[in-house]
Amino acid sequence: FLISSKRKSGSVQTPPGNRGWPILGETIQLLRGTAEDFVFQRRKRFDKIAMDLLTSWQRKGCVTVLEETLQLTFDVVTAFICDDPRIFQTKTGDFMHDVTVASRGLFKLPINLPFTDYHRALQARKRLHYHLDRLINERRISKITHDDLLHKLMNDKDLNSTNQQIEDNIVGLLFAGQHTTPLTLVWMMKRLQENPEILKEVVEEHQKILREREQPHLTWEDTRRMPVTMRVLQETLRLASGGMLVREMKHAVEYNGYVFPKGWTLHIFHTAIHLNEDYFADPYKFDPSRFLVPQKPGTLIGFGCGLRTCPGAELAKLEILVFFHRLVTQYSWKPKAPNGAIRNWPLRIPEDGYVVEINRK
Ligand code: HEM
Repeated sequence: FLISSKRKSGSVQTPPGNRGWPILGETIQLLRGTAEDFVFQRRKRFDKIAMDLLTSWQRKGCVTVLEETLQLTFDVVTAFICDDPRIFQTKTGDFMHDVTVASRGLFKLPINLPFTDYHRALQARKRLHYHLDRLINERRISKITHDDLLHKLMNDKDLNSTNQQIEDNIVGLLFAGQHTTPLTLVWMMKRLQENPEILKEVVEEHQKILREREQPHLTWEDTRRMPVTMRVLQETLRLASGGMLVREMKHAVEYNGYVFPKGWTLHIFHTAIHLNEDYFADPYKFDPSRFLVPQKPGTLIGFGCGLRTCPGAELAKLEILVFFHRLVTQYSWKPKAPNGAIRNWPLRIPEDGYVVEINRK
């Protein structure tokens, strides 16, 4: 399950044009569990973003979930980065598009010629930096205190970060959170639609929370009472994530008779572990109830594992739970092409981006 190649570590995961990678510890810490309060203070904003999006779906009647949820994720991550997300709406409205173009370059050969996607990615990256640089400089002049990640990155005396480092961190977050959450949302909606019994359980879980809630917005406690939805998320990540983890060998290691030399890069494929029947019985079956029993550590690696586990996992889970609460309590959906083709590269996704008809219940 491991493929080894002699390639410089980091070249695979680093977005084109990055100058201050890796992500600063402060960013990671804020994203991780220790920053739970900080993340959750924004829940009302997340809730409103989800509700507004779903209202717009209802108006449209038919939507491509992948495209639409890109905007959701962008809005949530920018709400976390900056307390005034309007700053990410540039005059030309193309900040999000530039993030998409920049991240597309990740899967391309690094040939910097004008007609290549890699070149377009570098250009998009320059525009993102220009915009962020202006924003940071404006903040440095105004000296107003903000309750957001950008303020913390700019004002931490120990970090003493340069504009460049802050910008790379922000682009890194926008990039890391951009496709991962929408893909998971698409697969969750698809799997639930294909498994009406499980969908029914999810709906009942959320209706109970809705009945017992005293105020309009979800609370932190509410989101802790969604175990069925959490298991659906785990099972979706197990079956859907076609990605891989990348690690550099710090020492030579012998495994199963193979020697992996020091300095080589390991690519650890999710599917090789997630679909291994030694870990998951009947591995191709969508069965969230398997997570009623704790699984062997290190066998569900949709969010990675070890020291480099995804620091955005809690934020992503929160966003997904909030979105599903609003979706299943108020709407139903029907795919246009339930048996449509699935694309496998660079990420596993329904070819049409999952086009659905959406109706108010
Ligand atoms: C369902 C959504 C998501 C999934 C499935 C996901 C998955 C992953 C995976 C597999 C890794 C590599 C971990 C490893 O090598 O062990 C990773 C890294 C990372 N993720 Fe996520 N992610 C998601 C959402 C997010 C969000 C919303 C953010 C931030 C806004 C984020 C930020 C990051 C960052 C910064 C890293 C790099 C960490 C490092 O290099 O130490 N992710 N993610």
